[in-house]
Amino acid sequence: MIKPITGFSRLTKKEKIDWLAETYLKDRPEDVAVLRQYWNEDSRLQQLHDEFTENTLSNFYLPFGLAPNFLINGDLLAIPMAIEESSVIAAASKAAKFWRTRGGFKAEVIDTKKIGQVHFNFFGNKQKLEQFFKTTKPKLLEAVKPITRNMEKRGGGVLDIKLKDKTAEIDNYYQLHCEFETKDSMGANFINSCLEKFAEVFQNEARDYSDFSSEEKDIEIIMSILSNYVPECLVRAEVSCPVEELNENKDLNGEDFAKKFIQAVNIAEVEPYRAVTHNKGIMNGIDAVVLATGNDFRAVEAGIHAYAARNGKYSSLTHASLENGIFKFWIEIPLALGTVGGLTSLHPLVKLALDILQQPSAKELMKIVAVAGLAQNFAAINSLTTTGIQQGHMKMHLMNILNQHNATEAEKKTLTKHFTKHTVTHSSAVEELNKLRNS
Ligand SMILES: CC(C)(COP(=O)([O-])OP(=O)([O-])OC[C@H]1O[C@@H](n2cnc3c(N)ncnc32)[C@H](O)[C@@H]1OP(=O)([O-])[O-])[C@@H](O)C(=O)NCCC(=O)NCCSC(=O)C[C@@](C)(O)CC(=O)[O-]
Ligand SMILES: NC(=O)C1=CN([C@@H]2O[C@H](COP(=O)(O)OP(=O)(O)OC[C@H]3O[C@@H](n4cnc5c(N)ncnc54)[C@H](O)[C@@H]3O)[C@@H](O)[C@H]2O)C=CC1
Repeated sequence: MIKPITGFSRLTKKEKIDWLAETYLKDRPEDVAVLRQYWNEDSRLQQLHDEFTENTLSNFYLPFGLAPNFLINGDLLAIPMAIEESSVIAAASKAAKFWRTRGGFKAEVIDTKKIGQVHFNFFGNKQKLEQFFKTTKPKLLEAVKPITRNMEKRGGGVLDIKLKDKTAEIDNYYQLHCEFETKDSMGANFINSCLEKFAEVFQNEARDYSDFSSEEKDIEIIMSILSNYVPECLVRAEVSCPVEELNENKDLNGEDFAKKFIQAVNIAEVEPYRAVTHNKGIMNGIDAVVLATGNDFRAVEAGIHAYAARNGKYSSLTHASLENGIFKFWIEIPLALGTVGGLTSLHPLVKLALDILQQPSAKELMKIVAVAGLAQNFAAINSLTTTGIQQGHMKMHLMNILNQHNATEAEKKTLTKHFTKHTVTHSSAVEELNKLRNS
């Protein structure tokens, strides 16, 4: 029977691996060998990775690829992407190539406001709380000066604090709803530090506030935390061209292509089952760049999906139109990203990704990420409404199937050639491989 372990975190890496081998991987020395196989031979680099998080045993690789030819606001960029899924980087590259000769992508940051909240209970008279908040607000702002001084020098800091009455939803529940500008950082640590200070000062000031009864003096802080819902940290990216320039499909003229494409987007706008898959395709592009640039993809995912449901129904993040002969396709998403802080100056591949992107500011990175999402969605809908998704996707996935069956380099070469003229399915790939081996 397996026994629980105390103090696992205090074991050395070797001791942790030995415990794992002994407890869960008995008779599987090959699994333990894999852990070691993925260590970096540069021990300092390995230690850096070990220390990113806790209880590290090994590294988990993802491919790091490049999608070239992205013309964004007149600049030609190559976008680094970290992703395991086949056909994503090819699709982004194909969309970039297509739009480069049709004016490229236009992107703009609409706003960069971030939000954090102190959630608390107040047991008493609401008007008295409002008056207390009014007199205390300057003290709150003053108290965080040591935290905000440098951010203010960069043009950021605390933008506002509002008192919000949430008692209609939970008895006695209020918030300090705080707005921040965090410039080139994602801002989670900065915001959380400010919020915890606000909470402390707010609670202490209440204890000394003479107009409060003893019950009112006892404000109960529930928690202080940033919000990953950032509908006012918003970026928009767009492509457009005369409809006759949508001319890469031999079976469909530009106008018919546009109409079918727009209907596919409209379906994702009204039908949640389709919207989720449609947006998953968008996230293929977004997550890949967010990861490659060392940003927090969980925060980005949570914020974007909440935005997709902001009108009470989960819907498409992209939209398309055809007006006066002009086809337009655009995305609007919230993105809290950093090009400083977090892993950005620590992980060598993240530093490299930011160098490839010409060391963007956070605002520039917002535009690049939104463009990657839009490009991905363009490629997916282009395939879905013409050839179907499987043709291109399976063409790229072929290598994974052949690798699963230990194909040699010579077999891969022969079969790649064969499948330029035939449709790839898992079974057809295996069948052809067996045929080749038995010939
Ligand atoms: C896969 C393609 C691009 C093939 O498309 P294709 O027309 O066969 O490609 P091509 O061989 O004619 O090449 C055209 C360009 O595509 C790119 N390209 C082409 N091949 C490669 C490659 N091997 N490596 C890198 N780039 C590649 C590259 O830019 C190339 O230009 P070139 O380099 O020759 O100047 C196309 O079919 C496509 O865009 N498909 C969509 C794939 C996709 O969306 N994949 C995501 C996974 S499926 C999913 O998760 C989401 C989904 C689909 O469910 C979302 C939704 O439902 O909305
Ligand atoms: N709910 C969430 O999303 C949470 C996320 N996190 C994590 O927090 C990290 C991000 O937090 P940050 O505060 O961004 O990182 P951070 O604290 O590592 O670095 C940001 C700091 O860099 C400094 N800085 C230097 N140059 C700057 C510039 N030009 N603009 C802005 N700041 C500059 C500032 O002191 C700023 O506070 C991520 O790793 C994220 O995963 C942490 C807690 C909660």
